[in-house]
Amino acid sequence: MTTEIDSLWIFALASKCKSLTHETIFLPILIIALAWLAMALIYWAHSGGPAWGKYMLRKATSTKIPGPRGLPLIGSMNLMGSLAHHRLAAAAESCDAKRLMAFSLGDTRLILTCNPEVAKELLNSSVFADRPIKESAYSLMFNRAIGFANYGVYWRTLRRIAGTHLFCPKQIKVAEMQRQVLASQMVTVFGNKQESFGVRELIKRASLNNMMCSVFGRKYELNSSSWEVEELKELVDEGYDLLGLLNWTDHLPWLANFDLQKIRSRCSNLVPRVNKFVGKIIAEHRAESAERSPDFVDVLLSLQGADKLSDSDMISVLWEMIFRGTDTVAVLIEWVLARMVLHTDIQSKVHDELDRVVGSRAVTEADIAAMEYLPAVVKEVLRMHPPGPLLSWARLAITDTTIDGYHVPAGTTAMVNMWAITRDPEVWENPLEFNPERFVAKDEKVEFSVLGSDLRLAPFGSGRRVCPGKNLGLTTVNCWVASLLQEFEWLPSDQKGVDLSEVLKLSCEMANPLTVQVRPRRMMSTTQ
Ligand code: HEM
Repeated sequence: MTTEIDSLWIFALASKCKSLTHETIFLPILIIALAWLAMALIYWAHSGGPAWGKYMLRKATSTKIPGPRGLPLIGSMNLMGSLAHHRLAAAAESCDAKRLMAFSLGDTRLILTCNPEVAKELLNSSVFADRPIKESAYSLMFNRAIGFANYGVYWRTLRRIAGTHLFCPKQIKVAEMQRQVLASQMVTVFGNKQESFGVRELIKRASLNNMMCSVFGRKYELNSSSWEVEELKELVDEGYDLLGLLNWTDHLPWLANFDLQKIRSRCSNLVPRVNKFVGKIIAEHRAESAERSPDFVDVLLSLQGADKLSDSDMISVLWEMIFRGTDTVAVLIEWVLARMVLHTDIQSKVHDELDRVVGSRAVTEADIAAMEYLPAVVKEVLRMHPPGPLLSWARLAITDTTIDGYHVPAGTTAMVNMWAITRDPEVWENPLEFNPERFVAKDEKVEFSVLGSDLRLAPFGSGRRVCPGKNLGLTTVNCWVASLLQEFEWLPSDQKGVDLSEVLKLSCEMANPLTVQVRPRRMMSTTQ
């Protein structure tokens, strides 16, 4: 504001001054422009690009984390986008910076690691317990939900509440029946298909219905349509799209007055719809007096004292749960089924295990605890196709710190390229081979945990901000995959084979949705 007024004032004064000619006006402008360009080039010349150069020169420090310079002003914006995890891995390789790479996105300073030891140091450090907040996340109210809330009392309270009432083993067990019902509805719908069909829509819908039941207490049939499900699906899809976009104004503040990508206006259209939808559900819960088993809305409404949430905070938290729990699970199941269609020998081994452990009845979650090959298949899919290859949402350094021997200043954004780690031949033997056997524990060895203790494969992140829904997510995926494989043999569609190309939105999905055919393995009448 001050700068704008200052410059207007200078021009007003200049226009009054008769001694000023074109030359005397434009010469200073040219000098200022050249000086600005020279500074931009000096910043850009620093390893890691312009944001790192600006910081280093201003602070007169000389840490040089290796990394690409990118382009003046915008830095390495070209590395982001639909295959950012591939491009960032290639950049780290070419700069010999797999342990730690510095790069810039406009004015944003970032570090990235493709190394499990450095990833552990970074994710488990209390310094990286914050998240950089995007404009779209603010606009969509996520700054008041767990994922983007600042590290502090409010965030801790939300995690405790969600941990106790949604994600604890007892609550996950309580929701088993609802998962079984949805699994059997999926089986019925898939079983009625005569020709090749796409799996994505139905799995997404099942996942949405599952979250709607746990969070809102709403139960819907998979094969019947309801305006509530349709509306929520639209809201979630639009939110996913908006949060998954690289918003240039997050990194180039001089673009802030423009809304070139229309992200701001789309957020402004979405938020009232979310408020109306979730607000209505909260109001209905308040008005209800009937006895029924409590859902997560009831839990939030029952909070008292310091834990009590305002209505708008409740909306943010509930909206986030639906949002987070829906796509990740569906994306992972689609990848599992794609791998099953592609590797018929591995699919047969899963069928053999199901025949041995379960026999001819429907699968229960207790059966999964007795299986080792099916969970190994899911782990191998998480290794080759982590739904969040860059661990979805980055971390932010709260204070200055040291990572892998380098000084990292406060305010630096940190990313872990889990996709690169899980494909690194120095970390995994034959990493490009799909081989679930690597996760079958041999000779009394402890089972490999994917829940965040071993950074060679931590698809749910690690440390303070590790995914709180990891057990729920994994239980749902194992349960549904087991049921779908128990009931069907999964075959390629007539028209097209399986294409493993990826596209990174908020999660990393199959770029070409999977289409398949199924052949029932047992009589449909015995599914219940
Ligand atoms: C296959 C399923 C899932 C995958 C792969 C996954 C992955 C992730 C990852 C990578 C993170 C970031 C962790 C970090 O920064 O270290 C995360 C955070 C989060 N996830 Fe998940 N997730 C899954 C399922 C779920 C489910 C079912 C829910 C809830 C219903 C959920 C809720 C959250 C929340 C609230 C956060 C933010 C945590 C925080 O910032 O404190 N996730 N998830």
